[in-house]
Amino acid sequence: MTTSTRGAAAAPAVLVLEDGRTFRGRAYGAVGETFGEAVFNTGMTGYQETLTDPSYHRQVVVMTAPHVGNTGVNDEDDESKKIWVAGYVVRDPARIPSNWRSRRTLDDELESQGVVGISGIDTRALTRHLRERGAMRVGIFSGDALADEATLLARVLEAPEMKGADLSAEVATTEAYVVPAIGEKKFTVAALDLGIKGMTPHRMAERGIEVHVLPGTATAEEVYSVAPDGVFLSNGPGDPATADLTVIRAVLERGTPLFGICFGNQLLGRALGFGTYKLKYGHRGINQPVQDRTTGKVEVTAHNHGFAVEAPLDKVSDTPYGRAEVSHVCLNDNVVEGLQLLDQPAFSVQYHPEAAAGPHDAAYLFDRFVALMEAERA
Ligand SMILES: NC(=O)CC[C@H](N)C(=O)O
Repeated sequence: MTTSTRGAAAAPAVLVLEDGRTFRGRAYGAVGETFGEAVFNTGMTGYQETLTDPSYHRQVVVMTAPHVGNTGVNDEDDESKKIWVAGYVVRDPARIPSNWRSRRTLDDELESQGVVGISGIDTRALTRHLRERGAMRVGIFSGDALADEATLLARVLEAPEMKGADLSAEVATTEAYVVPAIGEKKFTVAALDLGIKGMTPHRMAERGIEVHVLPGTATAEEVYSVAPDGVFLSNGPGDPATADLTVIRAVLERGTPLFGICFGNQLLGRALGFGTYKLKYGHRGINQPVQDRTTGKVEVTAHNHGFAVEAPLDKVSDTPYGRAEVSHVCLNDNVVEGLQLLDQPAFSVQYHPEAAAGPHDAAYLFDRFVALMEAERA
């Protein structure tokens, strides 16, 4: 059931973490109950893109920015067909949004899409708790879902964990579709949709690429049936350890130019024989410093990842597909942020060059992909 919730008059709501820590606030968005993994996002802007990023499926997102909803919701910035976050946690929602593109309030949008949220809680304390204890399961309850704390905690503990979750098929397209090149068509790319954001094919289309977005379950035969100059592996939710690597291995065998983002970076890493592991609380925001070790340049980048690749930073690794190295690293914590093969046209990054939302520092990576396809053709 969902009913309207408005500011201080809204129904009481409670957030219960799996370690028993509890926060009391007011319902925001839909009234009811929801469960997921509690994670925090440090972006000051870009909440519409965050909410509609399929990689957030099954996650309850805590915004560290205290005021959320100020620019409302518009008809242009969605990254997919709906809101994917399992729940939304904000401190102080905007009472009156103001922006020339705004069409609806965020509160109304969450409510109409049935997304249960909570406002009016100390999101700074919650974030510090998650930083100290790590990302964990959480429940948000309001309206008829309210009960005593022991009952609510027991419900949270029944919810599935993110580790071991295989979620791509729950968010990806089941039908192939084409995003046409903008201007002259120069290349064809087969993009495996594991939870792709809308801006990603757009960034390729802007560079003259016709993008065939295929279900993440597509076979190598289906990938090669579009005669691709390059193959792209998208971002996506869940634990990369659960993903099938057959198609990626087939692409690496053939030496077709390959580019991966986020989940795609993790899958390339696993196909090369590296491990992946769960970060304590992940990277989510639009202000993360990353160094491109191939040029020495530092870029400020958009992140949304809870897992990472385990690969040596200080040496070239031998893999079944030739030599590989860590091309990018996060300057906050030395987490692997990119991989590149030295004997093959394949590379990937753990962060988001499509920049939706976020700074555009990393746009050059799409040009690098184009350069690989050009070189292959020459
Ligand atoms: N944005 C993504 O592709 C996220 C990848 C993976 N689900 C993670 O949390 O690390």
